[in-house]
Amino acid sequence: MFPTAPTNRGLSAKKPPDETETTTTGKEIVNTWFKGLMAIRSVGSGVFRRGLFAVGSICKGDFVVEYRGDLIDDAEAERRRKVYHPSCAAFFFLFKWIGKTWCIDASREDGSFGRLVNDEHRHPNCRMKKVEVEGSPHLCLFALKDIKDGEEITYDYGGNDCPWRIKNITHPAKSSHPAVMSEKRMEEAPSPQDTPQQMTLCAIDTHPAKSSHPAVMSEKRMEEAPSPQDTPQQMTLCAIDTHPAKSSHPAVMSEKRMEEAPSPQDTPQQMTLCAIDTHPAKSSHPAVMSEKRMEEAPSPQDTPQQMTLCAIDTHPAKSSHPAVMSEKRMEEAPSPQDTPQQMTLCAIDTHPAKSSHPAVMSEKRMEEAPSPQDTPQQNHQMRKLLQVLWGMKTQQASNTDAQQQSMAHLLESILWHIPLKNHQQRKLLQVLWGMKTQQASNTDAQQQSMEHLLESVLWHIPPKVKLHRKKHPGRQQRLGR
Ligand SMILES: C[S@@+](CC[C@H](N)C(=O)[O-])C[C@H]1O[C@@H](n2cnc3c(N)ncnc32)[C@H](O)[C@@H]1O
Repeated sequence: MFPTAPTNRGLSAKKPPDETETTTTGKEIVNTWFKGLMAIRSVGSGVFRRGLFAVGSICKGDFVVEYRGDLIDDAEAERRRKVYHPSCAAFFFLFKWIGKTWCIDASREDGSFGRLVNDEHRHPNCRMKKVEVEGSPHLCLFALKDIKDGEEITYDYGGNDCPWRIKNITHPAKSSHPAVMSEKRMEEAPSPQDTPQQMTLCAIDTHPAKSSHPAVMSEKRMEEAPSPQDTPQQMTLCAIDTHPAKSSHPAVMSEKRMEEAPSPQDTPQQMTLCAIDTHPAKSSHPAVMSEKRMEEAPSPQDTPQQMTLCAIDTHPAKSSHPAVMSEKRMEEAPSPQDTPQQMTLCAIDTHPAKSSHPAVMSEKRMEEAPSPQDTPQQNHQMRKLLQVLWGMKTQQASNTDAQQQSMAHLLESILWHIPLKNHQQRKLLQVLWGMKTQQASNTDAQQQSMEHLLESVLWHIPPKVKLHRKKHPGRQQRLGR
């Protein structure tokens, strides 16, 4: 279960565990996301503006956060690199393990924190370590020094090709460089400054894995996944299903909002299909979702269709090769220990505002992040885009992995645009998205509940019309109506 307090912050270096203990401790590490101890804050502009910050102090040698993602072999990493937008490579972490190159692909917006940690090669305060748990490697950040409350968590990505380093840029905000991504690499040798405990953890890295067959790892993860009878998603849905009556919030789009929503002739699906069908050749560039688009919020001129088209066109499925660890399986399987859904459920169920329980992203921490200064037009687009994405997601069986990936990125940018005071809607959207991913196992009633909830999320994205009308109070008169 989830830790309720920051008491198990980690692995103090005071008592180096023996090998058996290390395995147990390692399991603890990956079971724990340390809710309440990390805050996502803005360090600049653009998609890569986020950074991870300590909430409370962290001691040297402590475990800080896991870099979570899909564990894939180098062949699969190569395949994904070809079909992903270049910016996704920012989330690839390559490392050696049992004589082979592996990769944690954290490009999916799964709500985890490790993927948001920025690079600092001169004075990093953390260091990445491999920790083997039940035959699988996990990448975990450990504090290299005492870290103060409010300090940004950083580590050295490795390599020398990070553009921000070359330009002596320290933060995404200051970077004029496009989102050219340098992937992270980790050498196998422990560094001299490692604590005894860290050395122990590193020593584990060098032990041969219990299984050298990649597929076994995949099987293992799948076996550990919650049983179909009791998935976190179902629990989430259950919790949500039972509450609509208690909510004073109108779960049905009002007339006014319906006006803004795509018309019947223009459903999300139709819009999506239209975009796909009619404009496939608009972009000659393979990366239609250009760096500019990735870095900037969608401009008021961009239609949802255009944005969707961008996402879709950029990533034709080029490979039918079945990956050693199938992307689909890896991506869809909820992590056995603590899925985003579970964490989100926790956050929603406990009503962060009223609870002393440190929810994953507590209200306080969400509010700490700066608000995106969206225009009403942008918000309007976000709403439309969300509807489009939802429609695409409904048809996910026919989506390629790369399209799913693009959709996840777009979802992220939508989440960013939901006003921060509506943090519960943001969380809810993340939950819904996770549930939608597993829609094959959802019942009709569950699907319907999800649709209603989506509407309630849309409700919380400020409409364009309201503000627009304020700006043009005399429009009707001018038109002589
Ligand atoms: C794994 S992501 C880190 C989280 C990222 N900041 C975000 O908001 O998603 C890596 C990307 O963050 C940005 N980044 C990381 N460290 C940086 C630094 N020191 N200066 C500028 N940009 C950095 C780069 O765009 C990089 O490709």
